[in-house]
Amino acid sequence: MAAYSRGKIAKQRISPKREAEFMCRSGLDCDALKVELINRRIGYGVFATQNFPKGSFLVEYVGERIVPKEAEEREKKRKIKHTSYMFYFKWNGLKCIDATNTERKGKYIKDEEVGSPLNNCVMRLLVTENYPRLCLFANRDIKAGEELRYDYGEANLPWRQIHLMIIHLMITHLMSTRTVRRTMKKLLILKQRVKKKLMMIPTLHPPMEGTFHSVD
Ligand SMILES: C[S@@+](CC[C@H](N)C(=O)[O-])C[C@H]1O[C@@H](n2cnc3c(N)ncnc32)[C@H](O)[C@@H]1O
Repeated sequence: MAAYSRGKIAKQRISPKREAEFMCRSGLDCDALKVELINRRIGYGVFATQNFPKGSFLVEYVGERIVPKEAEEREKKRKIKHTSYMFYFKWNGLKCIDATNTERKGKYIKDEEVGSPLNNCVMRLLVTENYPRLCLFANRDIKAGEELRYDYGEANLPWRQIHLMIIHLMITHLMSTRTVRRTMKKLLILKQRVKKKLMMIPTLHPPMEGTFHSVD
């Protein structure tokens, strides 16, 4: 946003909270966020097309506000089993936002555990005029081209287990190749030592002709 100050245009940033309220009321998503297909298994993800400084409002998780019982019923009837767009939160009791039937960008943002370098935003509950909204804010500077990822807040998500398995396999593989490498190195040193020792032993020539003395 720009404001006139002493005849010059000075940049005046509104607070992320006010920006969030403004964007939520407008019913629009930020143009600088792009929904892109990652692959058929993972589905879509959301990418920044401009830099976002830490604290910036990014997007609202838009959907139908329903009670948990209704959410449970819908989950049972859900046709696509591997993906859920239900987001549970606490506000005057447990509530849920079901984003299944919307094409707004918030629902396409993927999960990433807090502590991972790929985790770059955080979901916050924003209550304006007694109306709860779920909003994502940058928890560090985000560069253009980065994928947005926040912690869904659940520990046993299947893709996290896959990551753990891959890390485990990589460590085991690294360890085994390192052990093999170390053994090879040791064998090489041993071979060189043996060779050196062999060199020190006088060469055993066959007795030369004419110099042979029989002991008999
Ligand atoms: C709220 S949706 C996110 C958007 C989803 N990718 C899509 O195209 O609809 C949650 C689903 O995305 C996938 N997902 C989210 N985070 C993921 C991650 N870190 N790795 C792999 N798949 C993930 C899972 O299938 C999950 O059920």
